[in-house]
Amino acid sequence: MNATDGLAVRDLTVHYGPVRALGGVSLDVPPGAVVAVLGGNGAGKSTLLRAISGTLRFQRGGISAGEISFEGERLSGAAPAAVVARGVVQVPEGRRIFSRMTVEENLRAGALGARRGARPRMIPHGAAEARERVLALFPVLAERARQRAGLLSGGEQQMLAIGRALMARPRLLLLDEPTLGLAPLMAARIADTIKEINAQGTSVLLVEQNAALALSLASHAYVLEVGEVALHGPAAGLAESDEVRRRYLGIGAAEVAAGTPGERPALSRWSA
Ligand SMILES: Nc1ncnc2c1ncn2[C@@H]1O[C@H](COP(=O)(O)OP(=O)(O)OP(=O)(O)O)[C@@H](O)[C@H]1O
Repeated sequence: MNATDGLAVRDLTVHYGPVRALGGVSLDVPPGAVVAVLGGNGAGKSTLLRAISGTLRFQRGGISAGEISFEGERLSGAAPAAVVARGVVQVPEGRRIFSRMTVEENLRAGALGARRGARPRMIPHGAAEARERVLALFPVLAERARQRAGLLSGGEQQMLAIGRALMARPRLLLLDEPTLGLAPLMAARIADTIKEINAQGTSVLLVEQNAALALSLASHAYVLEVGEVALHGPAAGLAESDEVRRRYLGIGAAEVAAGTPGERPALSRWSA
């Protein structure tokens, strides 16, 4: 991938004090792509997103080696507001909305960090347009505009969290477990929305425990294990991989053994 394109993470190592959470992770999100990051608890998925969004410092973590760049400019070391201004916005795990504020106020808060100090060519449209786009994606947010956000259902709160991030008009959206704790129908609605957001031109880096859903949305995926990339490749190929089927798609070893391998797209095992 050309260094000026999309997001490039190179040999990223992150520590929380003495704890190494990521070791030598490299990953690309090409412009316009949906890329998924899979992995079990503690694999380092949230840490990766925090490193990109500049929010590691809030967890007493830091980048000890490696580089992150977006559209050819260095992101690593930038403050969270500067990362948002560059067009990279994270929806944190646990949909941290402002529960005492109204839906409308939450959305307005999302627009505050948009492209502050950015070059004029980086302002594709204004906040009003962003708001219209969000309300078209999530009509329920228009219906509940004056309601306190804390009164929304879990799925609606996730919609608000994504909507608030979109108010900053990102070119890359970082999503941390957007379907966690949601009923299957709501998870499917969130998945459809992610597709729609991507179709409108925003790239997505998606961290998901729901591997089946993530692989259905993504073109490429990375599997993190104990802070390292264990496997990566086209999502269709990973969905066919015995290891991923057994460990992340809940398909038993016997079924995997009984399956016919067929033609599989190339996968790369990360070699250190
Ligand atoms: N604030 C922190 N301080 C110290 N260690 C941390 C902190 N946050 C995460 N870690 C450690 O870093 C490693 C990676 O954690 P991380 O939360 O990134 O994993 P994850 O893949 O997102 O897991 P989960 O799905 O459980 O959220 C784990 O060993 C975890 O215990």
